Parts: sequence; structure tokens; C-alpha cells
Amino acid sequence: MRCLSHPLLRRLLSLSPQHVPGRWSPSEAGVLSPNQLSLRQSCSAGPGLLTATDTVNYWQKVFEINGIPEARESSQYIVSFVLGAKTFQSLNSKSLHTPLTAMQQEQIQQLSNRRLERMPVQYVLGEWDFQDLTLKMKPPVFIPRPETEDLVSLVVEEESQKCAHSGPCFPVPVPHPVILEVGCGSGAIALSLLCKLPQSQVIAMDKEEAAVDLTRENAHRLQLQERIHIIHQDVSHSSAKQLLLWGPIDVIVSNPPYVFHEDMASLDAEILCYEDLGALDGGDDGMRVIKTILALAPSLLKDSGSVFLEVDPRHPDMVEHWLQAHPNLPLTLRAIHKDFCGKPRFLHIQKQSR
Ligand SMILES: C[S@@+](CC[C@H](N)C(=O)[O-])C[C@H]1O[C@@H](n2cnc3c(N)ncnc32)[C@H](O)[C@@H]1O
Repeated sequence: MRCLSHPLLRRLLSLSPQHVPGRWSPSEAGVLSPNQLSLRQSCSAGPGLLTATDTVNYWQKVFEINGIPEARESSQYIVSFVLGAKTFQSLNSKSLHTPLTAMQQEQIQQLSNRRLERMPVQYVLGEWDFQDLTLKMKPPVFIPRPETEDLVSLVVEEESQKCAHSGPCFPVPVPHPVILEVGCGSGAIALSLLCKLPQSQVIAMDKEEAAVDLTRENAHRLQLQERIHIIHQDVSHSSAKQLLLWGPIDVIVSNPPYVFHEDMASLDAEILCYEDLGALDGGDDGMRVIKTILALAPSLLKDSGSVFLEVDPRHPDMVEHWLQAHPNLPLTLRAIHKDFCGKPRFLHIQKQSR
């Protein structure tokens, strides 16, 4: 299983400002050519014969010299990918010590050149794992982050518990919710939910054509297209009519753009140069899309239906105050959940029952 579980690699795409001095441009950086290092110096399989281990070490050095973050992990992911494996650790001893073919070396060089231009490794490989799924990745569609896997788990837990306590699922407790995802990106959340909740239906919407196209492609690759309705639309107060075509909704889930506008400039170069900034920029208070979702939720949700949101750690208090200032919205903040770094990251908001 390939994942961003390594803390350094997580940092590669962290949404927290990293104090990058300005916008990075490959042309300004004066990239050192790999030829400036002697690859042949470190051949362990004999003169001119390069193994996977030699190649990982070589590209790690090239990345380090050129100031590419997470040099070793980047090099390992690229070499493993070309050898048909997800991680370097999963390569067996034979694969590690067999000399690479000229074609494999050429492919590694091409992919590594993209990494030298600060392209995120997920775009370089063209695929990445989210929960148990391997998803196609294409710039500039947002790359799913590891913390978002916990957002999916919260929805699955809530639906499974609800089902265990209610009659219609008896005697087999299988939840069958209608779920709306606002801002589906590559389809990571929507498709994971369809897998984990095999009786669910998901409406996945995104304002970007590239995102809905990628969600559709990933749904087909995973053969999940029968239970997903993909809508190309900007969420707004007037979205309710179209979204209610599938009936009242049990759960709204979203990892919306939530970065405060003033923090955008200090994101990593990988993000600023390659990802759609509209997927990240939440406006002055990071709450532009969050507020739209909350304003829309009461008219879409069934009684006691839920909204699950991934947010910035400053947002739980802000959302609570915003809900207090909007008593006309029958919504209650039920729970705040922390991410794997201990930061308040996920909100569970519930529609009050009449
Ligand atoms: C942070 S990304 C999340 C993508 C995906 N759900 C994930 O977690 O990997 C936010 C997504 O919301 C979409 N988005 C932003 N504003 C939107 C709006 N007003 N209406 C619909 N989608 C929007 C962006 O295009 C982007 O795909």
C-alpha cells in the first residue's frame, strides 16, 4: 500500500504555510543536471550495471543537490513505480539487485526530471492511493491528503452506528444512505464511501470540469459508476433544486477549499505551481464554501441528517460562532474530531429534527 504515511512526505503537500520564500520557478532555480553527478561511480552490480538501489541513491543525491524536498522518498517512489511496485520496501531482493534495463533507466530519468521541476510525486506517477483505492491523478486536480482518510472513516462510522440502532436495516445492518459530496476533486472521498458503504449512493459535485472528468474516470476504473451521480456545478444557494432530484440527503461531506487567503502565498512550491488554487483558497476567513454548504444543508438534509467537514484548526470556533449568529439555520455542532497530528480538523454538524 502506497501512502503518505511518512511524516516528511506528508509535509511535501502540507496545507499549513511552510514559509517558502515566494513562488518557486524551475527556470530561476538553475537545476543541476543529473549528468553532473557520476552515476557510474556507484554501480554495485559491476561496471556500467545499475541496480534499483544504485539508482535510488543516485537520484536522491540529484534531488538533494537541487533542493528538492523529500529527496529519498521521491527517488524511491519513482524507481519502485518503474519496477511495477508501490513502495521500495515491497521490492524483493532479486528486484533490488538485478541491473535495470536501458528502458527502465530512461523512464526513471524522465519521471525524475519532472520531480526536479517540483512536480508533486503523485502527479509524476499519475496515480496515488487513498484508503484502499488507487486513483488516477492529473494536474491541476487536487491531490487527496492522508488526513482526509479520517473524514471518510467518520462518515462510515456514523452511518454504520445509525443503521445498527434503526429498524429498516434489520436483520442485516447495512446502511444505505444518500450522500452528497461538495468538491469531489479526484473522487477520493466519494469513491471510498461507495466502497465502504456498498448500499450507498453518492452525488459528487465540483465546479471544475477537470475534477468531474477525473472523478468520472476514477469511478469507471474502479467500476463504481452505477452508484455515483457526478455533477459539474458551483455550489450555491440555488443548488438545492437539482441536488434534491435524488431525494432528501442523509449526509453531506466536504473537504472544501479552507486555506485562509492570506496563507496561500506561503504554501509549498509543489502546491503553488501545480495544484488548482481554487481547490485551496477559502477566501479571507477560509469559510467561503463552508458557509454556502451550511446555508444549503437544512433544505437538503433529512431530519437528523449530518454534515461532515474537513476544516482549518481555527475553524471549529469560527463555525460555532457563525451558527450562533444564524439561529434560523436548524443546525447543531455535534462534535469536533482531531486529525492524526492532534489538530481539530473535522466537524460533525447535525440538522435538528422537527
Ligand atoms: C480541497 S479540494 C478537495 C477535493 C477532494 N474532495 C479531496 O479531498 O481530495 C476542494 C474541491 O472543491 C472544489 N470546489 C471549490 N469551490 C467549489 C464550489 N464553489 N462548488 C463546487 N466545488 C468547489 C474544487 O474544485 C476542489 O476540487
